Amino acid sequence: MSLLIKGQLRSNWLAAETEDGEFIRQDSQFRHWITPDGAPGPSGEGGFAAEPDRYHLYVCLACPWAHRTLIFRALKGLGDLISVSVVNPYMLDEGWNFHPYPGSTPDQVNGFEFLHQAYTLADPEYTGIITVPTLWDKKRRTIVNNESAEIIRMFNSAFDAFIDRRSDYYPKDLRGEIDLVNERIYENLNNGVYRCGFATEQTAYERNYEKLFDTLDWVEERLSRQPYLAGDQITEADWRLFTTLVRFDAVYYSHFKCNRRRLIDYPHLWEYTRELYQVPGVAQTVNMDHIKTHYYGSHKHLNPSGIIPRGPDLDFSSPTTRNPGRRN
Ligand SMILES: N[C@@H](CCC(=O)N[C@@H](CS)C(=O)NCC(=O)O)C(=O)O
Repeated sequence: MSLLIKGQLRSNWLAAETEDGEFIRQDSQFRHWITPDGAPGPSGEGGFAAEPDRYHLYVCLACPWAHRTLIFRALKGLGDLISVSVVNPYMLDEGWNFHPYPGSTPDQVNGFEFLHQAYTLADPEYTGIITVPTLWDKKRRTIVNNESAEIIRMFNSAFDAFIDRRSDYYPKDLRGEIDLVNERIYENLNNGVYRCGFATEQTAYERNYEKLFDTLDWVEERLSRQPYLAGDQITEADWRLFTTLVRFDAVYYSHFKCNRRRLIDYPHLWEYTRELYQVPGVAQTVNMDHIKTHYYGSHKHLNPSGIIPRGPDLDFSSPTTRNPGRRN
């Protein structure tokens, strides 16, 4: 693991900062927004107008946060407008890197060997961890934003002038409901799995484990009454949950000890996950090899041998009684 302190790399830093055995996730620091005309967004500076071929995404295919941005890029048809580099799934001493690995790419934009080089180019005094996703501006040669929740909002609407697919995953009339659902799911599921897996005290692990499975029960019940988290249409809340669910049985259940039940034991959640997986463009964003290799191979404090389990056999493309992408 690595982190930068005033632009200097410290590579022996152990994963998680904890307090009372609780994993504490650091806030993302680059918070500018791409907007249709370059006007400032809700945070950061202006000057980042939506333009074809100006922006570049650095992602890891294993990372659930980066995965959200790839899904939005696919759903909104932004593939020709926003280029992508895929890091090597092993995050070891110098952090994310572009060393060759099947399904990874070099850094086609800056030619960097390590992602931390993008952070120090953007801010030579940067202090913090180096995370994916990172949204890069090729024109100003700086980082626009490294917070996935904000990047998907930009992708949802900022480029609409250039594309045909005007689908809106954060519609005005559902924003209140989406925000409420997101908050609970972020806390107890998206980040909740990490809070179980990176807990360093038994009580912290158990507290987060209970919250996690209470929340899965709550979602299961909700999906028995309505097709999607915010009602009748797929919204960003569903995509934010999907990237956690698709990793659940292969990684979180065993590696992070989230093992009361598997995803496939929840009838509605399992159908729902497969329906989302089968929405056109989404399956191509899921890479189980990168997912398993990253978690089991990079977290040496949790899995010192680095052995990557072969199973489980999961078939996200098996038919579902739900209708893939029926709405939105
Ligand atoms: N809040 C960030 C979190 C991103 C994040 O934590 N990404 C992980 C990979 S799953 C990472 O890059 N971690 C690097 C590290 O912990 O050193 C977001 O949602 O964009």
